[in-house]
Amino acid sequence: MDAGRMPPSRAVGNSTCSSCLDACIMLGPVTRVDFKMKTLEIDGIKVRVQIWDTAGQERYQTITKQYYRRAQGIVFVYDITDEQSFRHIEKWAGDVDQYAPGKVQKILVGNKSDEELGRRVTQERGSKLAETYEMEFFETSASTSSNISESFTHVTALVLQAHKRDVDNLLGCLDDYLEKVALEDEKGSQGPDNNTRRGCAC
Ligand SMILES: Nc1nc2c(ncn2[C@@H]2O[C@H](COP(=O)(O)OP(=O)(O)OP(=O)(O)O)[C@@H](O)[C@H]2O)c(=O)[nH]1
Repeated sequence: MDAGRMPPSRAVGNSTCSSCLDACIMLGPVTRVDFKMKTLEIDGIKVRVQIWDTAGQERYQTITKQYYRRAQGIVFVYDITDEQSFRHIEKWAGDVDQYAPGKVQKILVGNKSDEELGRRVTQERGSKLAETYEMEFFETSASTSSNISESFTHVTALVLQAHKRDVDNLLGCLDDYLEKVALEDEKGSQGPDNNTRRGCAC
């Protein structure tokens, strides 16, 4: 990543296509958003994930923001050999707070962990920043594949958990509602105005 460029963020969402494929979506003449689909296995469940690799450059920010709105998970990526890319994470995180859905799941990734000699950002600083924004922190290397699968699996698991909580809440509400209706029915069938309420059976 060139100095002065902002780090990319990866937006993760569920998909409906079963195959893994690589594609490159052209958005107008000046910007590109890489798009990949991946199938991950989490707790024995196969999850198909869409990964939108948005451009890191500041000039593409307007486009990037549009992707936040539909994201279920976001991976903030900086380059451990590039101080500026690390500093820009705060700006990206602020944008996400503003534009992404409230329950979007986020992780922070310091990439190029294979480049120890060129390191400019310590693990401690990465970890501290992640803590500030209540994110999990990973150091990865796209070159050696270190922690790549772990970090994506983690953010996907967080998305699944968040959705499971929603479903559980809905089921809880439905249970409460059915219980209430059953109680009212029971009361109704015992009360004096039973016939009025339910109509005459003869
Ligand atoms: N050593 C090392 N090089 C890497 C790693 N990941 C990416 N690179 C190199 O860094 C350069 C930039 O990689 P890109 O994937 O284009 O970076 P990017 O930040 O996604 O670029 P934009 O999306 O255009 O902002 C390329 O030369 C990659 O080969 C890594 O983990 N280790």
